[in-house]
Amino acid sequence: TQPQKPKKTWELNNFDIGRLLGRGKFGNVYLAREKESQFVVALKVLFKRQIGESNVEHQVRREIEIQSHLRHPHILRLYAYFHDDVRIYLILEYAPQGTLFNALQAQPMKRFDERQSATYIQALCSALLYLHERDIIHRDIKPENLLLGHKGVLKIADFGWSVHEPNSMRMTLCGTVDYLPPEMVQGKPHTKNVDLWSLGVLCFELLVGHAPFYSKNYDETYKKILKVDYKLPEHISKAASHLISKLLVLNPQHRLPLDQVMVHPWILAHTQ
Ligand SMILES: CC(=O)NC[C@@H]1CCN(c2c(Cl)cnc3[nH]c(-c4cn(C)nc4C)nc23)C1
Repeated sequence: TQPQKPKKTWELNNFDIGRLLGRGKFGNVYLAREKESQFVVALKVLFKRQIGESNVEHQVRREIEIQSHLRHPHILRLYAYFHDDVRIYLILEYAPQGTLFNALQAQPMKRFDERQSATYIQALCSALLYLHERDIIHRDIKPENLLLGHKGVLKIADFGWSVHEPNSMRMTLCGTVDYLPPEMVQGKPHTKNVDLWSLGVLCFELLVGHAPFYSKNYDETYKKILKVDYKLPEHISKAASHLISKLLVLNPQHRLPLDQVMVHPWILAHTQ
């Protein structure tokens, strides 16, 4: 790769701050524009005190370190960061079409057709392959953490702790439990195969409009997850059902590997 340009240091008054994009436990995300270049970004503001109180400093440092080196069309860029006495500022790529969660809600039937769903799953799969090659796992993939960039291109947006947009209702104290794989529900150590499970949950939700193990409370959801108890509606194609059934597998080792998901007949049939 070409030698990195000397790092410019940034500060808050390099930016015009725009509307609030999302609100989170550690801080908020604002639309912002760099004054000289007029370049539009998303500025994520984290409060040092909240980070200190929850002693996640090391996690913040690690996540920033990882995120700033990632370069992939389906992973949201972290361009740079800076801090003052009170806050840490992350200069992030701005995704103009918002979250996949909102896009799903905006669908007339609250779900996508097979072509659109397969396009999102393929994009996510290629991003996960890139992350797994670098031993980065558990990107917490769920619609709230996936953004849509220019031309609706999917981007994994989270790096460790999700930010709740003003209107994503599905947040519980630790975020929705719908996407947790059995091994995490049981508090076992998780491997990169947790992402395969979440990919299956997401595939189901995009096609159906709700998560496979969704129920009225945590305990019900946990029970269904541990029993892999889900039902696919009639309108789902056999190929999609097959892929979902190869990802929502109790034993993490038996889930379909990402390189095989990429060439699954359902993916190939619905993406050019
Ligand atoms: C977990 C998570 O990252 N959720 C979304 C966070 C809040 C706004 N964040 C954005 C980030 Cl980090 C980057 N780009 C964004 N674009 C938007 C957005 C655009 N529209 C039209 N509506 C919204 C909302 N939001 C962002 C991230």
